[in-house]
Amino acid sequence: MSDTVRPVIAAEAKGVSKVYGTGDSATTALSGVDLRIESGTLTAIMGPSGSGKSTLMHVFAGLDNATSGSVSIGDTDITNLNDNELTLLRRRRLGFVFQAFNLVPTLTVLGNVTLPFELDGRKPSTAELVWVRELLARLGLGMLEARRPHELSGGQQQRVAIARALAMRPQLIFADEPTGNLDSRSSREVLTLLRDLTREYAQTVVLVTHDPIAASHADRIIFIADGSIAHDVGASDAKTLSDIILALEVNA
Ligand SMILES: Nc1ncnc2c1ncn2[C@@H]1O[C@H](COP(=O)(O)OP(=O)(O)OP(=O)(O)O)[C@@H](O)[C@H]1O
Repeated sequence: MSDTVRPVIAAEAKGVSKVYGTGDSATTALSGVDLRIESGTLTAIMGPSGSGKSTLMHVFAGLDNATSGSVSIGDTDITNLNDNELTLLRRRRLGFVFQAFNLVPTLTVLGNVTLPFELDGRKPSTAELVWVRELLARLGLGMLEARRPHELSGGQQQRVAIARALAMRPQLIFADEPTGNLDSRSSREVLTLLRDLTREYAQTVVLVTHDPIAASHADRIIFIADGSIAHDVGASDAKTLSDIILALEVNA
């Protein structure tokens, strides 16, 4: 990815608020959130249930509009983009990794990883295929590219999902509870991998998680409580993060 010039700030929210519904049924999910995500970092977002983590991720990914404030991905202010523009932005500049892997069962590993190109209406170029194969090798999937998802372990399936998220060299990857379905060894492998990708390819990753052990792999941990940033801390051990989250849950 060294040939891609990346802005220093991968994403930024300025004064973002999100209110669902109106009148008596209005719920304020986010309230004046200011957040800059620096390129090449792994940032974890933690917080009690209902605190606004998913809403923040959805607003950053253009899946949901902010009620007020602005959101940028790299140099692009996405606040006023239309649906087509947002779809293209998501497809070409963002990557997603979910708890449920979301692989296509009928496609091989290679077919799944090159799917983003197909969805973009084209075949990968020779250079892009070289990159995809480099990724598969780097993620320990080189020998498995002809297999289908059901022939892989959970950890291997999640690595395929990560390779797919990286295939288009996105500006930002959102990982939503990516280790929720994995045992502790596979979880550690996946989290170490995500962190290593930030180092090796200057990849930016935003990890939404309830798990202090997962968040302990991050360079920075943002705690959301009641729709606002309650704490913003540097790399910390799981015990420290667990204590912060417990204190927030007691007050939630
Ligand atoms: N589509 C919606 N319509 C109405 N209210 C919503 C909607 N989505 C979320 N909310 C509300 O907004 C608040 C924040 O929800 P959000 O899903 O962002 O929290 P979260 O931190 O991701 O929670 P969890 O950890 O349980 O997934 C909650 O009060 C929730 O009930």
